[in-house]
Amino acid sequence: MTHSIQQEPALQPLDEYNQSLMSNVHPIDWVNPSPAANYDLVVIGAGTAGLVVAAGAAGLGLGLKVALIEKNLMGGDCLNVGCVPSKCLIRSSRVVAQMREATPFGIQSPDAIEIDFAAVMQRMRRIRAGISPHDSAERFRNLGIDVFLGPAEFVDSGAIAVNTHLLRFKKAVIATGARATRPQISGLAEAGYLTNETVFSLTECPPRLAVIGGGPIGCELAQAFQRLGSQVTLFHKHGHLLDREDADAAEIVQQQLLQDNLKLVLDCSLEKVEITDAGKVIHYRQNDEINTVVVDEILVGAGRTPNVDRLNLDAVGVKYDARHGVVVDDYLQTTNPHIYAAGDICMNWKFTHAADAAARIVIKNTLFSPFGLGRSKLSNLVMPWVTYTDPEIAHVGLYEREAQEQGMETNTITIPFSSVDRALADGETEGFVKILHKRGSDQILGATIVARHAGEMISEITLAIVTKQGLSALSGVIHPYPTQAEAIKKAADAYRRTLLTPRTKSLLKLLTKFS
Ligand SMILES: Cc1cc2nc3c(=O)[nH]c(=O)nc-3n(C[C@H](O)[C@H](O)[C@H](O)COP(=O)(O)OP(=O)(O)OC[C@H]3O[C@@H](n4cnc5c(N)ncnc54)[C@H](O)[C@@H]3O)c2cc1C
Ligand SMILES: NC(=O)c1ccc[n+]([C@@H]2O[C@H](COP(=O)([O-])OP(=O)(O)OC[C@H]3O[C@@H](n4cnc5c(N)ncnc54)[C@H](O)[C@@H]3O)[C@@H](O)[C@H]2O)c1
Repeated sequence: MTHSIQQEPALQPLDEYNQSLMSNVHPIDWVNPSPAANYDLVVIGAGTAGLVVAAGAAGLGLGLKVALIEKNLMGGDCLNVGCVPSKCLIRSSRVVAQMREATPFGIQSPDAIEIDFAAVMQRMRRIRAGISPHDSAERFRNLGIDVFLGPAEFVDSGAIAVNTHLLRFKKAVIATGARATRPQISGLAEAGYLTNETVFSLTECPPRLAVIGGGPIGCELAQAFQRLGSQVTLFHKHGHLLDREDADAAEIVQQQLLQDNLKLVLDCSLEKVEITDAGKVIHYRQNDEINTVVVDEILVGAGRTPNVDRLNLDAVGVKYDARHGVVVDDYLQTTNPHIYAAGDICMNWKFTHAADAAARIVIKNTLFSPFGLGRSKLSNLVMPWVTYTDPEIAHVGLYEREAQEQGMETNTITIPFSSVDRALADGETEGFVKILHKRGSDQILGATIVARHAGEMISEITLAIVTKQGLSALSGVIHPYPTQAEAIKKAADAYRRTLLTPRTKSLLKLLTKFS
């Protein structure tokens, strides 16, 4: 049966790059296979979580029968409307910022920087299309997976319907992800707004852009659009942006956004939106006063809503909650023992690498844990994450406040980049490496790095935590000079210096006498 792409919005514009993307992730002439009599595993949703589960299970060469069902675009949010397009825009916006900041480096900034927004977006579309064969329907078919394009719903505890097909399964995995939460603001729907599903289809830069939400989506995209030519007003409910992050780290990013000339409206509530000849008028309350801002477009980045609807979960006894998604235990098993879940649909960690890691747990727990033996747990994962503002904030492990809440005795070592030679040479001294360790021990509990490429540095600390190496081990690792990652070694050396008690100092002094 040929399946039509009309059921879900296609990405715009339908130029050669988006056509190439669509031909990979939702081919218009795709013919769904005839279902097997029974599948070992049926996976609903072909975002990161679903793709990794399906490829992992089928790729083992054990002859397992695996089906993968996707109603919209294979690759899900990450490839199509999330990580990949946002990071492409961020890269272009960093070029603009570097050109504007060239003068202190002895290079005259041009008087006017011409930004070809259409070309920026075309570059993004080209790169996204170039990555898409990896997630394509064709590639997954060639891996031996039965790929079905169409919306899936459970029929009973052993069968899933997709279009006119019925797929019988031994185990099923729900990996249907999440979508942008629609804020309840009077007049917003009528005025129209962008979400991550539509913002990457723009071909013209909105001169005035309001961004609702100061989390990772809001901050990353607000800064990118500001630098690419929009006058951005960023509205956030709370008193500080990125309020789940380390407060010192978030403050640096907040100051940078102000330096980028972005307008911040904090501690506010949005009252209503009206359309006038001048544009979309946002009425907001702050400090008990009502004010207005007029914009051309509104981008919503105010959290995610899990895709639990139209799956018929009640019929199969899978508990869920419209806000937090499918309920799973530490093994990612739902309340129906034959059905598991992975990724944004069920996890607080809404990251591509988290979906990937969860998918690996699901493969093990669904296929290789007879009688529940040897199952892997979500709570054993050490999860880093990065917010790709400029500078970036990278984090792993506990925050100071979490350690305090757990009653732990801790110390924090902070190395500012202003004391790191390479950061001075790079003119990137704003930021720090902060490492939280157990008091009286070198055990690392958590770390936050703020730097232009913090995301490239955090894995060293993640590795240390995963392999249970402490600060002493990091202190013994030779870091090439000059690199910004030397800040990590400096932090480890700072810990080692705390071990120098007056007694050990006198012992060392004695040793020098006989050397
Ligand atoms: C703007 C933005 C930027 C981001 N940047 C980053 C980043 O830099 N780094 C990072 O780690 N994370 C980032 N994320 C988060 C990341 O994209 C998600 O965590 C990740 O995509 C989750 O993968 P998933 O497989 O759980 O869900 P999804 O990618 O959402 O995939 C779920 C799939 O299921 C399909 N589906 C839903 N219902 C059905 C149904 N009934 N039948 C069949 N198919 C169905 C959907 O169409 C979708 O393709 C970003 C997200 C956004 C929105
Ligand atoms: N770099 C990355 O890894 C990356 C990038 C983007 C998104 N993501 C993932 O996507 C998820 C969703 O991101 P997000 O930024 O949409 O959600 P979020 O929940 O992290 O942040 C949204 C913020 O918007 C605020 N908000 C909500 N309604 C508002 C309103 N009406 N007015 C003003 N402020 C309002 C909320 O208080 C919240 O702090 C994140 O949890 C993250 O894991 C990751």
